[in-house]
Amino acid sequence: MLRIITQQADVKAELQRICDRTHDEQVVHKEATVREVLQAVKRQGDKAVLHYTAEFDNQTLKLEELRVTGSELDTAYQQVSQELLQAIQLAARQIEAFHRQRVPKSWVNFGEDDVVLGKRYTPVDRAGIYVPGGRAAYPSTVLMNAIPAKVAGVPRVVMVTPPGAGKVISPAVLVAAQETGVQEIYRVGGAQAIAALAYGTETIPKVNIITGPGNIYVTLAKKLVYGTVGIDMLAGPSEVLIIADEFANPVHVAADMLAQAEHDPMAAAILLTTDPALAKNVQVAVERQLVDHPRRIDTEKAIAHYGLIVLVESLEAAAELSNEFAPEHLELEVKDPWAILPQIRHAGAIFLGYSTPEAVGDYLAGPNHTLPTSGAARYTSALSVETFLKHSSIIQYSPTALQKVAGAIDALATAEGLPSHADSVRRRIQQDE
Ligand SMILES: NC(=O)c1ccc[n+]([C@@H]2O[C@H](COP(=O)([O-])OP(=O)(O)OC[C@H]3O[C@@H](n4cnc5c(N)ncnc54)[C@H](O)[C@@H]3O)[C@@H](O)[C@H]2O)c1
Ligand SMILES: N[C@H](CO)Cc1c[nH]c[nH+]1
Ligand SMILES: [Zn+2]
Repeated sequence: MLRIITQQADVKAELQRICDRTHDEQVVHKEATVREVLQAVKRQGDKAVLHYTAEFDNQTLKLEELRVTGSELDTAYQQVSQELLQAIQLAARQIEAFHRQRVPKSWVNFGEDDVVLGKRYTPVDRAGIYVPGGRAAYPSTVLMNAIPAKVAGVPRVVMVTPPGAGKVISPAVLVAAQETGVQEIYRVGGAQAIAALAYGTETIPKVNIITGPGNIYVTLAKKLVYGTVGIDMLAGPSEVLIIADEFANPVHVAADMLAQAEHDPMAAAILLTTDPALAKNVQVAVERQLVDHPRRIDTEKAIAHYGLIVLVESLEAAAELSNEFAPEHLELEVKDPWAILPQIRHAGAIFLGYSTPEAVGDYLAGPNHTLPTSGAARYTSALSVETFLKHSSIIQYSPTALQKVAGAIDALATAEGLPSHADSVRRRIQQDE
């Protein structure tokens, strides 16, 4: 049963517990498993990949089955309906249009004394995108990761996704990959997939950056390989926090909470409301909608452990609690969402008004659905074209410009006790005199 608590109770501690669910003591044993997998794949490459795929995904693959073949890719198109293909294409167009807005451009400024300063953007050489596939298939995640990589101009995009029953990968996932130009796909998931992309194996190439969401094992693995390889962010088990007033529809609010809870037993769904009647009605609606839910067991677990309704004194108080939680998704189901928006400081994506269910963002509104979880929205943002770009600073000085700053550099270098720094400038000045 979804709990209702009042703001007087220890709300902050309870919200903190939910927020920290992927980095608290309970995940220590999972982290030990992940470390073991990372070490084994680093040392033994493909052999360890196949071993852990058998252990965690229950699929015994031959080495030659790791990479998805051209004929599987072709067949996938025959296995998806026309309606689904059109939906994938619509989503792809809208996601691409959104991600093409304001792509960072290289620039240089020509200043006084022929000083040139600027930034030059270049894509990573190789990106590895993780597409989850444990409890559900995610063609939408293929689009959300591959399209920004394509817009950034990444020359080689490699995709990994777990093999499902019978070693099969969802045809919709394979179609989405091809619609975005991704052809290099490996049948591997979990920590072993992240390890393969980070260290490289005989079959799977080492990449420069790993992006994409995943469950607790994937998220811990990404955290641990960071440094060996770049990562987008910690995009773990899904979350929604809803701020609702007395005019919100309880059946809709309940459906939106379940839409995140159904992703994972570690997903979180929180409602902050000023209205006691809405709180009670949402609690009842959640119970009703769970009765025939095809993913009832896992969804109930998420609701029981990480679901919560909080009765708050005001919408301002709700905004403050939401800022502390920094949710992946924030829904403002209130009469005037634009009035509260200025108070919101930390959230991965914000959905405004009664007719904007979070699912529109998951699939096709355009903004990215790969978003920071477990409080990471306090310091980072949605996956974007920038994720796949880095910039190099551009600096050019003329002899006159160098002459003018030589004294200042000398003073700073001397203060830092680094004489060769000062010397490298002084020698050029003297040469010019
Ligand atoms: N934050 C975001 O942007 C975002 C977006 C989409 C999905 N998600 C999240 O992605 C996740 C998808 O999870 P999923 O499980 O469906 O797929 P997944 O691909 O992330 O995880 C499946 C893999 O986990 C590994 N695994 C499972 N049990 C294990 C165990 N006991 N020990 C070691 N490894 C194990 C297996 O190797 C398997 O391949 C959900 O948590 C969902 O909420 C997040
Ligand atoms: N809600 C997920 C992000 O947490 C994204 C997703 C994909 N498909 C359905 N939902
Ligand atoms: Zn979702």
